[in-house]
Parts: sequence; C-alpha cells; structure tokens
Amino acid sequence: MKIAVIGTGYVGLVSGVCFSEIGNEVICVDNNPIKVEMLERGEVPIYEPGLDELIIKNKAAGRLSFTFDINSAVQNSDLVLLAVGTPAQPNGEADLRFIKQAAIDIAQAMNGSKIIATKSTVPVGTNELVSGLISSNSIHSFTVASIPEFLREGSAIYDTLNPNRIVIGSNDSETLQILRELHLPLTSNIITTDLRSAEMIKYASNAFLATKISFINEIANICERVGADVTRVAEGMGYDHRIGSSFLQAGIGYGGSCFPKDTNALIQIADNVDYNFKLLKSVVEVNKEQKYIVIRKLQAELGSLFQKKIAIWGLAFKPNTDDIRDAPAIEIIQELINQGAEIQAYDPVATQNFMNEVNNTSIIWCNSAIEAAEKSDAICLLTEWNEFSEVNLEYLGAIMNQRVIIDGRNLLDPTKMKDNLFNYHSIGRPNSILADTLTTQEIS
Ligand SMILES: NC(=O)c1ccc[n+]([C@@H]2O[C@H](COP(=O)([O-])OP(=O)(O)OC[C@H]3O[C@@H](n4cnc5c(N)ncnc54)[C@H](O)[C@@H]3O)[C@@H](O)[C@H]2O)c1
Ligand SMILES: O=c1ccn([C@@H]2O[C@H](COP(=O)(O)OP(=O)(O)O[C@H]3O[C@H](CO)[C@@H](O)[C@H](O)[C@H]3O)[C@@H](O)[C@H]2O)c(=O)[nH]1
Repeated sequence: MKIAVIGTGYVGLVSGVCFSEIGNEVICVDNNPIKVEMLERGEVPIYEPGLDELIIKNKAAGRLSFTFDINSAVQNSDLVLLAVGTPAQPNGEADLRFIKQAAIDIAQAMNGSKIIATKSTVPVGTNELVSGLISSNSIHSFTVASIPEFLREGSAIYDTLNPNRIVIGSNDSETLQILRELHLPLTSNIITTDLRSAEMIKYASNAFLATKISFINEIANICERVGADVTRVAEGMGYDHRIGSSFLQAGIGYGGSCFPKDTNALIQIADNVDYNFKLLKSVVEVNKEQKYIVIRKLQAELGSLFQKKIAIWGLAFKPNTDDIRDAPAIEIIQELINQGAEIQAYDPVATQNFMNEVNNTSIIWCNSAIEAAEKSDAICLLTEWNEFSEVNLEYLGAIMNQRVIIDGRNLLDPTKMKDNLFNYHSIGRPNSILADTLTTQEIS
C-alpha cells in the first residue's frame, strides 16, 4: 500500500518505518525542515533503540522516504496517517491546532479518493471534526479512521512490530477491511469498531495504566509505614491473572509525553459532558505528590539541603529514551535548586534535551554516573538505567562526601547497599526512611 505519514515524531517515524518494513511504500512528511533534512542525511532526531538501522535498511530498499512537501506525499498515497502532536492546553484539554492544520493541508493536497486515518491521541469526536474539515476543503471523496497508537518509547519498534492488539475505528466497512488487511502481517488480534469507541479506547487504556501506577505508589507509601515490601506485594498481586504483573513498579510516579497529558485530557473530556471523573483526578493528584518523596527522604537524611551537593542519576522520564517531556527529574531538580542544593546531573542519553529545557547555573552537567557522584552528599536515582546498577559500590562510597542514596526507582539491591555501608532509601521497601507528611505546597 502507498502510505503518507504526516508528522515525524515518535509515532509518525516509528509507524512509518515499521509499515515500510512490512512491505509498504511510505513517505514521511514533516513541516519542520530541520527534522526532514536530518532524516534525509540519515540522522535520526530521536533516540530509539533499533530505529536508525531500520531507517537505513528501508531507505536503501526504496520503500521509505522523507519530505517537506505534503502535496506530493498525499498525491502519491492511498492512505494518509495523521501522527502530529496533540499537546496539553493550560486547562488540560488536548490542543488540536496541529491536527486541524494537517487536515486542511491534506484536503488541499488531495487529488483523488483517500483514507485519512488518525494515529495521534485525540479526544472523542475529533475524527468527525477532521472529516468536516476535509470535506469543506476538498472536492474529492475520502473516508476517515482512527488507529490509536499504543507503542512505548524505548521499545517502540518491538511494540509496533509485535502489538498486543490493533484497534481500528471507522464508520465505513470497506475502510475497516482495507486497514485490517494492512495490519494483518503484524497481528491477527485486530479489533474493529466505530470511530468514537476507538478514540476512547486509547484514553481509557492510558488512564487505566496510570491508575495502576498511582495505586501501587500509594500501596508503597503504606508499606513504608507498616514495614512491608512493595516489590513483594506487587509480585504477590501480579500472579493473579485478573490483576497482572505489569505497571506495578512503585517509584516516583509516571512522566513522559503521554500519561500526564492524556489523563488530564480525559478528565477534561469527562468534564465537558458534565461528568466528574473523581478516580482519575485522584490518580493525577497522587502522581503529583509522589515525586516529592525523594526530596522528603533527602531532607529526613541530610536536614537542610542548602549548599548540599546532590548527584542526579537519570533525567529521562524512563530508561532507553532521551525524551524528557514531563520527566519527574524536571520538578525534582527545580525544587532542590529552590532549596539551595547544588546539582551534579548525569543521564546516558537525555542530558542535551534536558539542558535545552532546564538550564541553571546550579546544575553541573556530568559525563558519567561516577563523575556526578564525586564529592556529593547524596545520590538521587530518578531513572532506572541499567548502568546505575553496575557501578562499583566500594569505589562509589569512597568518592562521595556522604554515603546517601535515595533510589526513586527501586533499582538497587538493599542488601548490597547495606553491606557497602550506604544509607540507602528506596520507595516502599523495608528500612526506607519515612518521608514525612509535608504537602508539596509546604515544600515549595
Ligand atoms: N510519543 C509516544 O510514545 C506516543 C505513543 C502513542 C501515541 N502518541 C500520540 O501520538 C501523537 C504524536 O506524538 P509524538 O510524540 O510522535 O509527537 P511529536 O510532537 O514528537 O511529533 C509530532 C511531529 O509532527 C510535526 N507536525 C506538526 N504539524 C504538522 C503538519 N501540519 N504537517 C507536517 N508535520 C507536522 C511536528 O513538526 C513534529 O515533528 C500525539 O497525539 C501523542 O499523544 C504518542
Ligand atoms: O510500573 C510502572 C510502569 C511505568 N512507570 C512510569 O510510567 C511512565 C510511562 O511509562 P511507559 O508506559 O513505559 O512509557 P510511554 O512510552 O510513556 O508509554 C505509554 O504512553 C504511550 C503514549 O500514549 C502509550 O502508547 C503506551 O502504551 C504507554 O505505555 C514512565 O515515567 C515510567 O517510569 C512506573 O512508574 N511504574
């Protein structure tokens, strides 16, 4: 099939590359010329394991190309995939500016019948809005579909080529059949439904996963107070197939480009139809508080943080990505600086993105975990990169000013830490120092 993908962010790039990998002819379009030029030169603007190899392979096979020219891309395709951003507005609602503009651009480029399918995460009713915009800007026939994307950053290629399920929403049966056939090489588990249900499946899925995380984080906070171990509790719960073991890893809460934005957008979608989504509001509230636990534990261990040297291990919102959108590290570092701490920060791949977003003279950017830890009064581990569990603990202890580690991701082994004489505190595990009950307002 000939496919044009509009937007070369995570979703556009990864789905474009994967559709070409399974034999389709794909043209990826972006209106950011810097991105297109990079991609044409063979440079990949995001860090995603395995992506650069697949781009090189499929470009060489003549199945994948990049362009700034939406007209030629749309005109040479049967299917147009919308994969532009849907960022949050200040009230939490999804900003549909890019979707609307792209729909108009597509309509004006159309030269015949097309399927226009949205992969971006969009509020219920958006595909109908897209349909209206296209019909008022084009004389050509078309159908619309919603194909929500479920890939995770860091394992995006694997997730796209091995999906748990594909959801396709359309009110046109022929469109459903064509899109079903397109996805069959990936999985036979294809759910076809109406447009609105497909749009809702995406938000409901992300909201449910976020709920699991906030739930286990609250259980962790209780575990600390009753002397239980949240990792064993999660394991014991997870064997029940009705619960499942994934997304029960306690820590400093969820970040990233999706959960924070999509939970707030769903709250707003509900508010717009006069429904107060109380459960999801609590999930968001718990997540906001959870990141400050690191600071409370630091205060409990070190007292005032004024002029204390704090090493930050990990800036990305999760391992295997350089994405720092809504990373817990942003607010944690900001709060540490507000309290007068001096920061020595290290991330294996996300430092440059972080520097572009948060630059402050109180932050020293380091080239290794050891460099960040040197002469520090404490380490805060904020992203569970594997390399942090491979550091030589004897050497680490020797170069630190005080042997204090706050592990916000429960990555390190408490027994090994104790054997190496660290004051080690994690989230919801025995002997973790209790975070007191200060609220975020009191901290700031
Ligand atoms: N990032 C993820 O892991 C992920 C996973 C599933 C779903 N989603 C959803 O997919 C959508 C895209 O997310 P992302 O992270 O890839 O976004 P992104 O913001 O990283 O990338 C969007 C790209 O679209 C381009 N663009 C905007 N308007 C355009 C236009 N009119 N023509 C051509 N290009 C245009 C931008 O220049 C940018 O490169 C969002 O709705 C997001 O919620 C994201
Ligand atoms: O048990 C867990 C699992 C995750 N997280 C955190 O949750 C956030 C999101 O993690 P993850 O879901 O792995 O990453 P994303 O790449 O943001 O992917 C989510 O968001 C995407 C965008 O909508 C969806 O496509 C994916 O299905 C959905 O998992 C990260 O900060 C993680 O550290 C936890 O704290 N505990």
